[in-house]
Amino acid sequence: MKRIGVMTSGGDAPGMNAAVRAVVRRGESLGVEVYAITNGYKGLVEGEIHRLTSNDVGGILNRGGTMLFSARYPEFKEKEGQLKGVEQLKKHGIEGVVVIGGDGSFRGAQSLSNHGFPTIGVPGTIDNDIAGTDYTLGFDTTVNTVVEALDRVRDTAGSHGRVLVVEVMGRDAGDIAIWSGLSSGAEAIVIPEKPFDINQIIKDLKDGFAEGKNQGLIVLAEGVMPAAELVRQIQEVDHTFNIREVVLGHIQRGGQPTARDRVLGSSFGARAVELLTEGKTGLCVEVVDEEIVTNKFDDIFNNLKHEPKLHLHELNKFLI
Ligand SMILES: Nc1ncnc2c1ncn2[C@@H]1O[C@H](COP(=O)(O)OP(=O)(O)OP(=O)(O)O)[C@@H](O)[C@H]1O
Ligand SMILES: O=P(O)(O)OC[C@H]1O[C@](O)(CO)[C@@H](O)[C@@H]1O
Ligand SMILES: [Mg+2]
Repeated sequence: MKRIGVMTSGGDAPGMNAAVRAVVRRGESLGVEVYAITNGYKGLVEGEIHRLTSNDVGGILNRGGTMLFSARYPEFKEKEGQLKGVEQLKKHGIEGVVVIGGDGSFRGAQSLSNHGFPTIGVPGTIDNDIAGTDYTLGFDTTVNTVVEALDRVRDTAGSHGRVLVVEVMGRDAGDIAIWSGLSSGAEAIVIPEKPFDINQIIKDLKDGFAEGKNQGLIVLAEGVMPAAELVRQIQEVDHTFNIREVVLGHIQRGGQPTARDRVLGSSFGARAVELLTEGKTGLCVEVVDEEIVTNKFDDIFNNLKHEPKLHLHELNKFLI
């Protein structure tokens, strides 16, 4: 394999640039030319493809976002869009592609693979919602950003005797909420994977105030309901709380990647190129117990299940 493409797709995630840099530099060391496909599958279909050299990826390791830009492009779910993508790749003499993105992006990569075009996936999403891997690229940075925000929120909540409901991202997964909630001593962590009892949350908050706490922090995963709705539900049962909601939003997705995400991005990117040069396709690089492993897209979609760390959610209840 002499020429490969690399793209980022779906929501950007801190560490994607580290992965792109590793694809380019490990590729060069293996004698492979690397081409950027910008703006995800939209750019692929529209032929936004250009050569990337070692120099082009200098100074990006420590930068958030993605230098290749990203897009959501539902048209790629249709066969017509996919075949246009394959056509563009052939036109540019590209023989394999590394797709850095989330589960949706992997569906796109799998479709290219099904059309006979070699693809390898790198799990790049803040949501940590991909089956088979302990962590996705960007999750660690996002959790650290959220924890910093929660520490700030606690300061102001404590100054006013308030309860604050903080909505965090994660789509249908509660991982960001679990990790950031445990790290900041949240009085409650509400996630999609576990039913919650509003009366228990209210009791815990009241007990906390009765024991001398001057604030209550509820970390709510966006996949459950909007923060304003949980505030409404709490007030419906007990209107005595001084309560506010905070939606952290896209601040969670930006910023410099942590060392962990830089290392993960570098390891994932390098391994992805190696796999293409070994003639592999339809696989995703993943990390299990600190080792880089691979899983088939098919298994990620059909056989493996993403397991949120529910024991950490349980643990938090003993610590509040
Ligand atoms: N079933 C599918 N078949 C082909 N392509 C798909 C499919 N689903 C998604 N894609 C492509 O992948 C892109 C990204 O998917 P999606 O918006 O779900 O984000 P993601 O990769 O899961 O990342 P994140 O969840 O972190 O935002 C879509 O805009 C579309 O171009
Ligand atoms: O940036 P957008 O397109 O609004 O998407 C937001 C979604 O993307 C993510 O940030 C990453 O998948 C989710 O946590 C969130 O639900
Ligand atoms: Mg996704």
